[in-house]
Amino acid sequence: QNPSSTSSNPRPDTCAFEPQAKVSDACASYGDLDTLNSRVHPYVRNLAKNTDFFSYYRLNLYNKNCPFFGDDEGLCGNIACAVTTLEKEEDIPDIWKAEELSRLEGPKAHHPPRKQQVELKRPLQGELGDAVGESCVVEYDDECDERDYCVPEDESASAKGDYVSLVNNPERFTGYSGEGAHKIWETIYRENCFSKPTEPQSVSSPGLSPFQSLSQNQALAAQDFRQVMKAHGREQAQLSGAPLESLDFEDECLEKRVFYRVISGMHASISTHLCYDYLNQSTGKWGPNLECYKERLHNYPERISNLYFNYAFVLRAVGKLRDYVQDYTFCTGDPEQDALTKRMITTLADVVPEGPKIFDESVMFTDNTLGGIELKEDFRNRFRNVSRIMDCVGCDKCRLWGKLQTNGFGTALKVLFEFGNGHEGDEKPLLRRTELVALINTLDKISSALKALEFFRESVAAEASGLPPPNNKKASQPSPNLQPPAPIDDADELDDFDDLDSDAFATKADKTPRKQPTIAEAFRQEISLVWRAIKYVLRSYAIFPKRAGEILLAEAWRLYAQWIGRPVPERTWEFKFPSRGEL
Ligand SMILES: Cc1cc2nc3c(=O)[nH]c(=O)nc-3n(C[C@H](O)[C@H](O)[C@H](O)COP(=O)(O)OP(=O)(O)OC[C@H]3O[C@@H](n4cnc5c(N)ncnc54)[C@H](O)[C@@H]3O)c2cc1C
Repeated sequence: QNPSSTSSNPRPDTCAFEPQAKVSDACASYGDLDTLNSRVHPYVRNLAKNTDFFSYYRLNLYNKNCPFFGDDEGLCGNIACAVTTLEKEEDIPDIWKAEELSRLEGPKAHHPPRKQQVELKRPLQGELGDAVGESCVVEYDDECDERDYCVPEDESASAKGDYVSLVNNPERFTGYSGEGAHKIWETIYRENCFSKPTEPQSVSSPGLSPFQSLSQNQALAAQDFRQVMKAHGREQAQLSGAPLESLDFEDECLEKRVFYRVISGMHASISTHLCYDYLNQSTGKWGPNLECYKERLHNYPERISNLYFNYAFVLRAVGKLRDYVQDYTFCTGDPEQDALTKRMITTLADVVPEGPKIFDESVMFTDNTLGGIELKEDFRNRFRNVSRIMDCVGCDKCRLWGKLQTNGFGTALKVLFEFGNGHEGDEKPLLRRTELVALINTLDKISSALKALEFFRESVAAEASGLPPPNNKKASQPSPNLQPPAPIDDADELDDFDDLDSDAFATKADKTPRKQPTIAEAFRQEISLVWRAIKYVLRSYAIFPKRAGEILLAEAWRLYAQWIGRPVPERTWEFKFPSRGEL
């Protein structure tokens, strides 16, 4: 019996807003995770926003073919769907430049020979049976490591790819919707059609959409994809005479539930971001849209629960990376920045409770009656298919974040299931740079989504009691300005650990008694601060002409937009004095 599927685990849709309730299939309560997120959020924001390593991503955004639909499937022509890629070599940080990449040995994973991949393929197809529908058929990719959960982004200099600043292309409302977007979500959820060999036909009739086959009323009544798929499956089963029990999604094993939760949680995170950073088309202003939140999330506690589940899941993976990153070369070419990035990610990993306190991956893929190893293989291949489906998304911005987050979840799965804890392989797989970047940015997205949900919940409560809405904590939104990486000062780090009130979440850093610095240490710290301040000022002088030009251009463009009556773009710069930590 799987410990995570015992009756102590509540149904996913119970008490999503009750702090004490435990998040189903995870090991922590909503309240614990919110507390933890209050501490994690600034760290992960800092990493994602302020370091070159984590704020740029290289991916093949335009050149991959969609293996599932035609090219004309729901393309998005809105300006908000566009992605600004870095075209000029000088805009690309040194660390990501092609010449640097070609010089790097890089933490590239070993690829299994073709023969081994073919052998891996056979038992899996046998298990699924011939009647499995199109989207359930697993494809293999020559580029994949056998332990990858995702089709990897090849960052080598020879590969096709675009450099993107993640800070300058935030995930927000784009207007991408309708049939095209629905079809993608539907195809993604179909990857969840794990089924026993005797009943593969139940939910997999090729070409038939669950939405199409349901009456409009049924489709409206169905609250999320699990119910749509279930209702669809029931109709299909009635036609084909298959037993209805074979379609029971409630009794599915932990692993299948986890697959569904990851997808649904990612969907919920995307919905939260687009509602939080929504374009009011009549005023041209960006900001939270409470109605959007109510329609997509507030009345669907299971979706919110899945988002919390994803948080526990990804955070656990980041915590497990603590030792791994100690030997990782961040390759910035600048040893100071290298050490800083490593220190920042170590600090973040330190905040994560050790052991299975928030998520226990060791209970997965262990039940031999369900074919633990085959199930894991099946799980992995279905996840790879999800990453391929992302190439079909018709909006560039949505595709960018969809691909990045799938890669992030794929990396979390790889870390959780291939890095020990009862799932020990011969050696730990290496992580590509793009995988690490995707993992941290995915955590950043979920962490920010939880913060946005807090804001929305307060807004709903304020509305119900006739109070004014709470302040919009837009501070957590990335600023498009690139600032020098903000180091976390040792003293500041420890200050942030102070407000922890749950013993269960005491971490190594919490338990470390604070040492008073000696006079010599305090003197050295001050000298170092003065030196960093001087460097900061000199750097500011050096970049001033370029920055001033950019500001003038941006302001001229805003004036022009106002003059011709178009929505005025948001201001992309701000005056700011650096804090001690940012020096
Ligand atoms: C990969 C991807 C990335 C996207 N990124 C963006 C973006 O960055 N910005 C943007 O504005 N739009 C984005 N979109 C579009 C957006 O997700 C919606 O599809 C669009 O806004 C239309 O929303 P909708 O209300 O019709 O329902 P959709 O969100 O399209 O959902 C379709 C159906 O899925 C079910 N459902 C919804 N949420 C969940 C859930 N959490 N769990 C289970 N079932 C659920 C419901 O039955 C719903 O009717 C993206 C779409 C995709 C496929």
